Amino acid sequence: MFYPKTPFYGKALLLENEVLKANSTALSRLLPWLCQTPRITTYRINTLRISVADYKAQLQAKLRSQYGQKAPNVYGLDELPEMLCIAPLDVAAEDLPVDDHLKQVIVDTSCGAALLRGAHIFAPGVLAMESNTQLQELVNVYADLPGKCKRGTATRYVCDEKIFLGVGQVQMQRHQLYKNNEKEESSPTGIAVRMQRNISGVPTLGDLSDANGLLQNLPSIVCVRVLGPQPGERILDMCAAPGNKTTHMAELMGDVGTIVALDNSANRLRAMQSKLANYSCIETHQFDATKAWHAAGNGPSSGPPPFASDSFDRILLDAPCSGLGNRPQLCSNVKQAKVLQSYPHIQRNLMAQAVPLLRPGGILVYSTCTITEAECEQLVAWTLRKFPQLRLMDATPKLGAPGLPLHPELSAEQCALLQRFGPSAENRVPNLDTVGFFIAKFQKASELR
Ligand SMILES: C[S@@+](CC[C@H](N)C(=O)[O-])C[C@H]1O[C@@H](n2cnc3c(N)ncnc32)[C@H](O)[C@@H]1O
Repeated sequence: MFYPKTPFYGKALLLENEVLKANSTALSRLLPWLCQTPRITTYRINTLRISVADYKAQLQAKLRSQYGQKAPNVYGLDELPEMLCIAPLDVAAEDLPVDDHLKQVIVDTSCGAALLRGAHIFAPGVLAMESNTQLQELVNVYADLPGKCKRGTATRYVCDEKIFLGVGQVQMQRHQLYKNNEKEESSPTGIAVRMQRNISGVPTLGDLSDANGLLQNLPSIVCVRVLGPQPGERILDMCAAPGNKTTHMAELMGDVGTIVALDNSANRLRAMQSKLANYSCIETHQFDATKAWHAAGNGPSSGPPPFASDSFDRILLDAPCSGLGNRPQLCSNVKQAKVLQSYPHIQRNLMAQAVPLLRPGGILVYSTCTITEAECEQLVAWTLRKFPQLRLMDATPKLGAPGLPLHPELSAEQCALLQRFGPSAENRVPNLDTVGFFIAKFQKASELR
């Protein structure tokens, strides 16, 4: 069975060299790890609406109705009381027999990645379905790694590099999938294939997110805990959409205080509005956060952006980044080295706005969902050099690994304060099979020395 060993299909040498430049160690372990699926599913529970125990009971009931006696375990971690983990199914991926008599459905690699994390297949992700495939028929599902399968293909797609992902049951036929497909407004939506099992062993529950619970990666939950928002504070979320960390902050604050959520993408900001409907402490602004500081402003400001110096008790800079920590990456969206090189520039610009906006004594958290040293440890070293009023704090709760060594720019003690989520064995909590992520916590000096 074919499975990728690097996320950089077709561009491997070029991009691996670029990542290597900015990642002195561990590339050989890192690349295959990025292609593999995190096998644990995590939900963050909105404890303003439901108790974790009640949510757990609901999850267990769903799992039991789908898997009976074989339902996987649901459990929590002491460090993150608002989170529940769903263990993988007890079947090793290689035990899954491939029945070649079944018809085939081909999906694109992003749809394939979601499927491996427990999603069903939605209509837009289906590239090919063999003709005569009937409703409720079982099909083998493959991802098209080379990206050469033409949308709407009705014959069997012959390709050595398609990846077998699992078996599903058809919910939409070809004529429903491809009818009027040229017209945006009539593009089909909804579940096209309901997955029954996948090679990752992640339960195929689909996304159960609602106002009570959110499907969210573990490091993102840790990130807001590291920020530590308190009721009554004024907090800036510089790059907020789709608002997953924003709502977590609001919950930890008991919905008391103010969270100013900025994002420069009108579409992404619009899309998150329904998620914010149940919270009163969040205000949103479509705004370029690289212009959020009004240098001539007088006194901390509480109006719309730009803001005067010292306006916020805490700031989250969850920066736009290369996203290379996402797993599984069957085929990375990053196709050019110059794209990778572009991120530190915007990250520095955002950091340069965050520092003056933070009040003396305030807390700033910088995070990315990537693994390159340039966007993580090197960005921290630059920040400390450029802004001596900041000091690095211990990014607790610490579940991931320390930062990578960056001699002589960061001392071993400083690296130990950082938090980097990487291949499982390195994380502080064993068997933490999650996405790649980076967190640094700073405090601004109360008075300039
Ligand atoms: C990593 S995502 C944020 C995820 C979000 N914090 C969450 O947890 O749901 C980065 C966001 O930064 C936004 N962004 C990029 N450049 C920006 C800028 N100059 N000002 C404000 N937002 C920006 C993007 O639109 C994107 O929504």
